[in-house]
Amino acid sequence: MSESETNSTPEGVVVEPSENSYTDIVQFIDHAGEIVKETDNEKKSFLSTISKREDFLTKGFDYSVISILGPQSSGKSTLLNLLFNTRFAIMEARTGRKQTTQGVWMGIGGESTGPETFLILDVEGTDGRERGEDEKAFERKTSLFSLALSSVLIINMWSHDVGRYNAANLSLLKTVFELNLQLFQKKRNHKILIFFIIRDQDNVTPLSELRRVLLEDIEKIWKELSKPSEFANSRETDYFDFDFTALPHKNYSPDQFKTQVDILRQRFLDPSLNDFIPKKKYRNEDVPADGLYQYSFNVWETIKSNRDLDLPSQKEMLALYRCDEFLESSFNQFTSEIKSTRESIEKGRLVNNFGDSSKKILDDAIKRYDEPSSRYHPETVAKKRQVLNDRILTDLKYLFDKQIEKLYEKTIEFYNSLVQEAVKPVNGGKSSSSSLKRSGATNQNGGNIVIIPQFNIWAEGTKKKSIEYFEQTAKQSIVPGSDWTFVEELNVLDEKMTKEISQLRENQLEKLSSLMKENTFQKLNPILLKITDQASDNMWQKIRAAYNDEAATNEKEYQSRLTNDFAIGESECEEYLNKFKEGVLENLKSKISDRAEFIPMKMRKRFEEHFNMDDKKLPRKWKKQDDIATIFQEARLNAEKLIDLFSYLRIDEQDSKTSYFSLLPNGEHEENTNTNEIEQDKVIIAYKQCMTMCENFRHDTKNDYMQALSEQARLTSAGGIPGYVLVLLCVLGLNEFIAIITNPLLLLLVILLGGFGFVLFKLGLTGPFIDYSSQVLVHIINKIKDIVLHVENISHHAVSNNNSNSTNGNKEKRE
Ligand SMILES: Nc1nc2c(ncn2[C@@H]2O[C@H](COP(=O)(O)OP(=O)(O)OP(=O)(O)O)[C@@H](O)[C@H]2O)c(=O)[nH]1
Repeated sequence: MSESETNSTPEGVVVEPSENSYTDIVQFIDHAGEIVKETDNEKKSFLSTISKREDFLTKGFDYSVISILGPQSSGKSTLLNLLFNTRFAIMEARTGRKQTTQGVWMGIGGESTGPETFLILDVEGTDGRERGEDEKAFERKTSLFSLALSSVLIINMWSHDVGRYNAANLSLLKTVFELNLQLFQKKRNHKILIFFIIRDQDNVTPLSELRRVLLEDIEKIWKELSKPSEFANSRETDYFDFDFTALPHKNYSPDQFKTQVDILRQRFLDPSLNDFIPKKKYRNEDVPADGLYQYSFNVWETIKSNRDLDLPSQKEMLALYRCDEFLESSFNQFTSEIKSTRESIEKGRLVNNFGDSSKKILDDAIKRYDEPSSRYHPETVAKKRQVLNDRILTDLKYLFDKQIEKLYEKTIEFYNSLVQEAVKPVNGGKSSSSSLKRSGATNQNGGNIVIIPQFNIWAEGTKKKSIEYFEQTAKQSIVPGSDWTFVEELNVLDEKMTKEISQLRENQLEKLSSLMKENTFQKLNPILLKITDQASDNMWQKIRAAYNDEAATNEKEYQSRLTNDFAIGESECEEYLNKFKEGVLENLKSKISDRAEFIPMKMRKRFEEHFNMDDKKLPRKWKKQDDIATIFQEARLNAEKLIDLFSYLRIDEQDSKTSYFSLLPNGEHEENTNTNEIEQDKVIIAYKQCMTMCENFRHDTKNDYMQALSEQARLTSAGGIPGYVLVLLCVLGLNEFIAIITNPLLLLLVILLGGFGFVLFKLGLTGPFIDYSSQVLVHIINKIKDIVLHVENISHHAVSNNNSNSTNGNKEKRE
């Protein structure tokens, strides 16, 4: 555009706009008929120019498209520049009359043309020498293009061409009429003003005369036009208004020229004038300013490719195109507005009032779309609005689904927190409320058990609270007006909560049962310990009394909590109680079983009490007349009673006399297998174990018996020696006595032995020494006995072998 910017000053031009009031002009269609594209620094496109003109784009329908057609170098650009402050290129007169405007140029008025907004089309002049053969075809195309876009079509002509029917101008007019019929066959919604500007008017022919002649020619051209049958009777005035003006010679009468141009300009700019030219009625009311570029583009592309130009569908296409643009732009804005919400939701956070905030964003997006699209084809606008609405709602629905998903998780978390709050022991294992205190207890593992009081009421309230939390937030997440629902998720949640609560209830009931069992044994344990320690014959009677007392108290408490806290019905409660009783008995059995581990020790103790102590509970000294065997057997059987005592659970009254490890008259034991008396699940120590215990005990006590016997034997032998035996000993031993005192060696040995005996006597160790010596002696004797027996056995065996060998030898000989 450098040529337009360096607008050469034509001779005699007297009206020159100030530098900063010029409007942008740009080539839209180039000489080759192509729409001009932006090239770096070289060329600007109409698109980029118009995109910057916000003042024009926001005009809606409030603008006029004015085109100028006419012969080449007939001062068209000059006139447009003067009228609209444009800078269309003007031919340099000195270089000769050659084509300056090539293709179609556009200039946007608006800043310097007062309240009126214009889009000016400076069209390549007709009859140019430069184009040659293609002239007509190109002229038809540019004319059709101007006709499709314009509200005012200026036909610039020399005054001397008026009345020359075959002059170029009138053939141009014919072309325009023909194209008009072709173009507006389908729909015609407004007239176009054809404005004749007659240049170089002389002082002789008045405008009225020029006008008359031109109107005659127009009528004639219209009549001669071959029209489709439906337009046969139509008149040119059905489609066009005609107006005329004349300008004096620019060079010969510059002042008058300037005056007339000024007047003419006012007629373009001042809507209050009666002869105001670009009246609203001529405007193209279907193409808003912001869609003009696309419309021009589509129209020219259609014309260029010699396709039929169907303006209504062009306008529909334009609407589609533009609405798509508005839709995209609005959707993009929506995307950035929803970005932070999207990020929050995708990071797993819940967004408060998602529904309302989204609705506002949606409404804003629709509003953003509605505002510019409202000037376009209504059906297309509505269709695209629906598309935008659906697209946004689809996007929001995705976020809504995510939000509900998260809400579901949060509700479960919320529920869990309520459970934690209810079961959380505070202050070292005590519950937060006084009512809970009675439910808190420390179990054996050191953990705390909290039984939720009034469980049924609590569970109902907790579920309600959780569901309400979900419902409330979910409702706030629905975009008003949408058909979104969360019923399915709510049902799943409801099911899940019911299951969770049922599990928790089971868990709580188990805990309650354990707690009650622990309570029972907390008091029962020390009593049991004492009773089993005593292990008296009436042990089970005492256990039964203590057990019944404690169990009954706790059973009662358990029953009351089952019915009050868990709303358990009578029959179910019975089941729980039976299970509880079974559990307690099992526990009791296991405790007795634990105590049974000490039976061997107890048996030993009891045996010793009977066998090693006398009636005064003093260590027994065996006497000659004591029946050790009987005492030993009694003591043993008395101790063995303990095995039977601990081997069978005798909590039921009916079992009080039952014996499991039964004693036979011969002092042996057998298992009681009478099924009428014995229930296997009441057996605490299995028979085999009882037997092992008994055998071990008997083995252990064997030595006691032997020792008792040997002690008795020793005491018997240590009894008084008769006097005559002593006299006899002195008489018979006198010789030996003399032999000893006369033999110093023997005397020394006697003195040593005597000293040793004296020391033992003085230390009181004579008894133990004798015991020990006698034991050693007995042991040595036993050993000798064994060896002798063994030798006897061997010799006997050898003899019998020899006999058998000789027998066999004899047999063989006989054979
Ligand atoms: N005789 C006469 N010459 C004029 C008038 N107005 C402008 N000119 C001159 O005519 C020549 C061509 O002017 P342009 O404005 O370039 O004419 P155009 O019709 O735009 O030319 P193209 O764009 O090439 O078709 C220039 O030298 C102008 O000074 C006029 O009213 N009368």
